[in-house]
Amino acid sequence: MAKFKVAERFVSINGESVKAGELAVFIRFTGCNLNCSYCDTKWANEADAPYEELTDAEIYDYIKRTGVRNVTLTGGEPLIQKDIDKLLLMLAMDEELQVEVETNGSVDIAEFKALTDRVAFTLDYKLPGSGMESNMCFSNYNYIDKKDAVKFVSGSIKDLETARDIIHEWALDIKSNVYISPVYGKINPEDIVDFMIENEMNGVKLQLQLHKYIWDPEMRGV
Ligand SMILES: C[S@@+](CC[C@H](N)C(=O)[O-])C[C@H]1O[C@@H](n2cnc3c(N)ncnc32)[C@H](O)[C@@H]1O
Ligand SMILES: Nc1nc2[nH]cc(C(=O)O)c2c(=O)[nH]1
Ligand code: SF4
Ligand SMILES: [Mg+2]
Repeated sequence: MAKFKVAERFVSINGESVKAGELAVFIRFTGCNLNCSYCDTKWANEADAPYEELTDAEIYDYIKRTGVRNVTLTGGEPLIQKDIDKLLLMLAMDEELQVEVETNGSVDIAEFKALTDRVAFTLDYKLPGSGMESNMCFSNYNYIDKKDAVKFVSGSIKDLETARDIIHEWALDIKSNVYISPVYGKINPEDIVDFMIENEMNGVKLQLQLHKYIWDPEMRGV
C-alpha cells in the first residue's frame, strides 16, 4: 500500500497553467529537492511540515468524493515522492479524471511518461533568479507534448531574457504550451508584456496566479 505525506488537500479554482480558471482538486505533498528563492510554499518543504499520511486509495477516494474532474498533484515536489508512480497510475486509470502534475523541472519525467499518456505535466524551468537553474533536466523537452506546459516564473529582465532563449533553443512554444508567470510582487506584469512585445514572443502566454487575486496571496488551502 503506497503512503504519502500530504501537506494539504483542497478544492479551488486552478490559478495556473493550462487549466487556469477551472475547478481542481489539489493534493500538495511535503518536501522538495530544490530551494527556489521565491518559493511561496516553503512551509510545505520544512522538515517539520504538517501533514496527514494518506494511502493512494485514500487520496483517490477523497478526489472522487469532491466530484471535481481536474486533479493537480503539487507540493513541495510531487515527483520525488516514494511510490508516486502508483498514485499516478491509479488516478490515470479513471477516465473521468484529468490529472496534472506541477513539477519543478529537475526530475526526469521519462519514466512517468512511459507509465501513461493520461497525465499532463506542468514543468517549471527555474530561471537564474530562482537560484536553481543548474538543476534543470533538459532531456524532459524530448518528452513533452501539447497537453503539457513549461512555466517560466520570472522576477527580472534577466530572467525574461533567459526564458526567451530557452523557449527558442528548445522550440517549446511549438512542442507544448509555454507560460510566463511573474514572481508574485517582484516584477510588474506590464514589464513582462513590454518584453513579450519587444521580443515578438508569439505562442507564449502570460499568466497571473489567479488565486492570489481572489484570496490573500499568503492564504493556504486555496
Ligand atoms: C510551489 S510549486 C510546487 C510544484 C513544484 N515544486 C514546482 O516548483 O513546479 C508550484 C508552482 O508555484 C510557482 N511559484 C512558487 N512560488 C512562486 C511565487 N512567489 N510567484 C509565482 N509563482 C510561484 C512555482 O514556480 C511552481 O510553478
Ligand atoms: N489555486 C491554486 N492553483 C494552483 N495551481 C498550481 C498551484 C501550485 O501550488 O502548484 C496552485 C495553488 O497553490 N493554488
Ligand atoms: S521547486 Fe517548487 S516547491 Fe520546491 S522550492 Fe521551488 S517552487 Fe518551492
Ligand atoms: Mg501554489
